[in-house]
Amino acid sequence: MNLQMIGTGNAFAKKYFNNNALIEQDGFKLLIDFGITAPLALYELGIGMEELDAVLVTHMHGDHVGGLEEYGFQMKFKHGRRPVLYLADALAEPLWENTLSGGMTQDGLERLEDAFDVRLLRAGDVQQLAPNLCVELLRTRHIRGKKSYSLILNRDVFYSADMVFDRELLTTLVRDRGVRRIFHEVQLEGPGAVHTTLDELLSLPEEIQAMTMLMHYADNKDRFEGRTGRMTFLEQGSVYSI
Ligand SMILES: Nc1ccn([C@@H]2O[C@@H]3COP(=O)(O)O[C@H]3[C@H]2O)c(=O)n1
Ligand SMILES: [Zn+2]
Ligand SMILES: [Zn+2]
Repeated sequence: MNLQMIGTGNAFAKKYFNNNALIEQDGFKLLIDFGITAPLALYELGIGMEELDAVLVTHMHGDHVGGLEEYGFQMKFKHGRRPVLYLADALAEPLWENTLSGGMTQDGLERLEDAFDVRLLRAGDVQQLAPNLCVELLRTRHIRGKKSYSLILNRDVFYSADMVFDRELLTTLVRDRGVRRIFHEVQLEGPGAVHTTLDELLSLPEEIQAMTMLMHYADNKDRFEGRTGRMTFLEQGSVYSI
C-alpha cells in the first residue's frame, strides 16, 4: 500500500494544501478527505479527479470536504458519472443539508445520492473497499457535538484524521490491535483544545513514537524539524510505501 499526502497542512496553512491522503493499493486509488484545496493539489500532482476510485470523508470541516462540490460537478458534467463516496452513516444527512445542498441543488440534483455513489460506513465495521484494501472507522473526539472519525486501514495502519489526544486509544491499537504504522495530526504549538499537541505525542512510549508520522501541521513546521522525538513529519507530495 502507498500513501501520498496531497496536502499536509492544517486548516489555516498557506504553505501546504489541506491534509488529504491518497492511498493506492494494487491500482485502487482512495482519497481520504477532499478539502478546499484538493482540486488544486491533485492538479499540481498531475492526478486527474477521474482517476480516483473513491473518496472517504472523516468529518465535515472545510479542509476535509470543501472541495466536494467541484469534485461532484466535474465528475457529473465532465465525466458523466457519480463518484464513489464513503462516509459514516451519521455524516450523510448533514453533509448534504448543511454543506453541499446550497451549491449543488438544482433540477435532478436534490440529494447527496444524486451527485455521489454514496456508500455508508458504520463505526466499528470493517469495510472491504477493494480486493486488498479494507477500512474500519473509529469514532474519535475532535469538536464537541460534531461527529468525526479516524481510520484503521488493512487492520494495521491508523490514520487519525482530526482528533484530540487519546493516549489509551493509541496504546490499545498498538498493544492489542496490531497497528504498526500511525499517521497522526499534530498541533505544533498551543493547548490541544480540538487537536493533538506535539508535547502530548512526545509523551508516548518511544516504540509508539517510532511508528508515528506527523501531518495536518502549521506553516512553521520547519522550526520543529529535529524536535519530534522518534516521530517524523510526512512531507507533502512524497509517496510512502506502508
Ligand atoms: N473549537 C474550535 C473549533 C475550530 N477551531 C479551528 O477551526 C479549524 C477547523 O478545521 P480543523 O482542521 O479541525 O482545525 C480547526 C481549528 O483550527 C478551533 O480552534 N477551535
Ligand atoms: Zn482539519
Ligand atoms: Zn477538523
